[in-house]
Amino acid sequence: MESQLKDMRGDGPNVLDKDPGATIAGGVHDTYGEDAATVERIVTPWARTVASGVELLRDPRYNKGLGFTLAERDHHYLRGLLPPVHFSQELQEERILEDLRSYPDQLQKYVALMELQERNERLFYKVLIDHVEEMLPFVYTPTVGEACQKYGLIYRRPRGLYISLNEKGKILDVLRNWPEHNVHVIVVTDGERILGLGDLGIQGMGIPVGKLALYTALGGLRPSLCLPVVIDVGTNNKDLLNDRFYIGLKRERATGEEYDSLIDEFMSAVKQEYGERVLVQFEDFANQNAFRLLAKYSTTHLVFNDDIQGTAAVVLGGLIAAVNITGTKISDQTYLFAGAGEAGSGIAEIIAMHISKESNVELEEARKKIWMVDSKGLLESSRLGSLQEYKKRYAHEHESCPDFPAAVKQLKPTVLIGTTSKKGMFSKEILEEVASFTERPIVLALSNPTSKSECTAEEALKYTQGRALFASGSPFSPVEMNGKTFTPGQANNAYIFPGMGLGCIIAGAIRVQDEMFLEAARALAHQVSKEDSERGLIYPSFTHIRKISAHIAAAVAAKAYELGLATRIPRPTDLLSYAQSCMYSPSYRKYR
Ligand SMILES: NC(=O)C1=CN([C@@H]2O[C@H](COP(=O)(O)OP(=O)(O)OC[C@H]3O[C@@H](n4cnc5c(N)ncnc54)[C@H](OP(=O)(O)O)[C@@H]3O)[C@@H](O)[C@H]2O)C=CC1
Ligand SMILES: CC(=O)C(=O)O
Ligand SMILES: [Mg+2]
Repeated sequence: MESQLKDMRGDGPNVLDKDPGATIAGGVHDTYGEDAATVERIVTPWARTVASGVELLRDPRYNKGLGFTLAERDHHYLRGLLPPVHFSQELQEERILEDLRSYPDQLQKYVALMELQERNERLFYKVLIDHVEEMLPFVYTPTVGEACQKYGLIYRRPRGLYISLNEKGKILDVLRNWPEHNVHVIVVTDGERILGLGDLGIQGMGIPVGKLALYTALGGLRPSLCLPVVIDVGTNNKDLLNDRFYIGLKRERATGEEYDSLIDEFMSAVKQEYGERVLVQFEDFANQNAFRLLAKYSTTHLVFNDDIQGTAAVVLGGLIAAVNITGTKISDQTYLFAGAGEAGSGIAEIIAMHISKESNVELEEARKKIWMVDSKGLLESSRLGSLQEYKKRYAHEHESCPDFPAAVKQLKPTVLIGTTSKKGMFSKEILEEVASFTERPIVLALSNPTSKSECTAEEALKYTQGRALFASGSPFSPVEMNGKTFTPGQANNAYIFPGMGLGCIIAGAIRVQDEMFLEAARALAHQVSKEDSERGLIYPSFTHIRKISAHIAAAVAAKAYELGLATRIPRPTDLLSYAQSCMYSPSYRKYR
């Protein structure tokens, strides 16, 4: 028992290591697939060796750099390969921070952090975990957006798996080239809608890499359990096609059967190689594929779409916290969305689900509180014939209305939600208008990166005389207003997906259902403290993200058990402590 607890604390091998993985008859563990191999079935030969000397210094999982003690240097043939001093991990961390802070440019910080991840994984995660608020903008939005745009140029070492059309028919073998065989979470993109920056083809790889770093730092999943994947089906981005440093396939995007069959092969291979309980997070697909793929695989795989569902949960969590501040109800608000794509539709639907449960009304009825504008104007019934399926539910009876400013005038919303990737969409006039008929307008400018935000924090506060409850997808610096400092919140799915992933894993969930996102949203809202509310904040600080993720994980896992989707039996009695005990610690391990 003690040793089990020790393992769970992270002093020994992590409990998630003990996942049975693939088993063959009789329950024999066949983690690497060799026993199940037949003459026909190809396996990758691999060997686990004890690293020492230079090899140890070059292995980011085990390297401690100057953190190797003198005894460790003796035992592992490192004498003379390092300068003579020994630094504690804390001193190494301070050195890294000082170095990072000296770079004037955000992209330089990104590159330096990625290099640290390649060199000394534990130190990288220690820096990220201990300084999450400061580091998040570099490993994640907005800097990751710039990194993706320049990925070909800043490319140093490959990270994650690149699966292109060239790998058609061989994807299972490609998965077996990956050095880890115990994979629990995959974040996959095809690079077609990278943040609000459009089609970046294979360079979208920065997103799965960044999101999975957050799975570890924010959600406590061990790095080796995480696999970033980019599916390269070409790109329609002319600049990239003409760029001699572009690292992907130089062809137009595959569509139709060619596209679908590659994705299908990937999804089958993933299940075959890692089993039923590997979580696949779809990220930054363009909406014509995102909705389809989610519908197609959600009944056969453990999948979710972060842009549709993760974003929905983070917004609902913020809205619950916002109405707690205003003393109103979610169902009291009138919602107007600028943008009716993946993020917009996902958010609208979870709000409607919440209202339906809260007010005990039919979903149809609940949807009527929500109005959406797309690039062609207000969704309303005269457009039903030409709308995509996911928009039809919000095409209510109303006269036609050409654009967002006109819709604001006609509908008098109390909540504005922006998912257009269009800077300036929440203009001075619109913010003033909303502030004229609502005491505390809720303004969520969700588009990423910062350059695409519908408005800035300063604009939202200035044009509403400091009354707006504001949050944005990418972070904004604090704003001074009437002698007070307001630190804007970040409405980003990074609050949700790490806890969602951890919750699925600790429960051994086999499917993700919308109710799990509803629970995640409520758990997030619960983490907003009284002090946060008093300061007009609708999200808790990212500084507490590991605690937040543990609460989300426990809520998600509890729902998975309730829905009969959990396979880890018996159910841990205290899911919260169990979630916390499973979290990866970046502290160095002592070597013999
Ligand atoms: N903060 C967060 O956690 C998240 C933020 N996002 C951000 O949200 C943004 C959108 O993502 P996503 O929903 O996936 O993208 P989509 O492409 O699916 O949706 C964009 C929507 O904006 C609409 N639109 C474009 N121009 C206008 C306009 N002038 N007026 C009104 N509507 C307009 C589009 O209309 P039409 O349908 O007619 O083309 C479409 O409905 C991105 O910037 C992304 O980074 C996404 C996920 C999470
Ligand atoms: C945050 C995120 O997932 C996006 O902007 O796409
Ligand atoms: Mg995304």
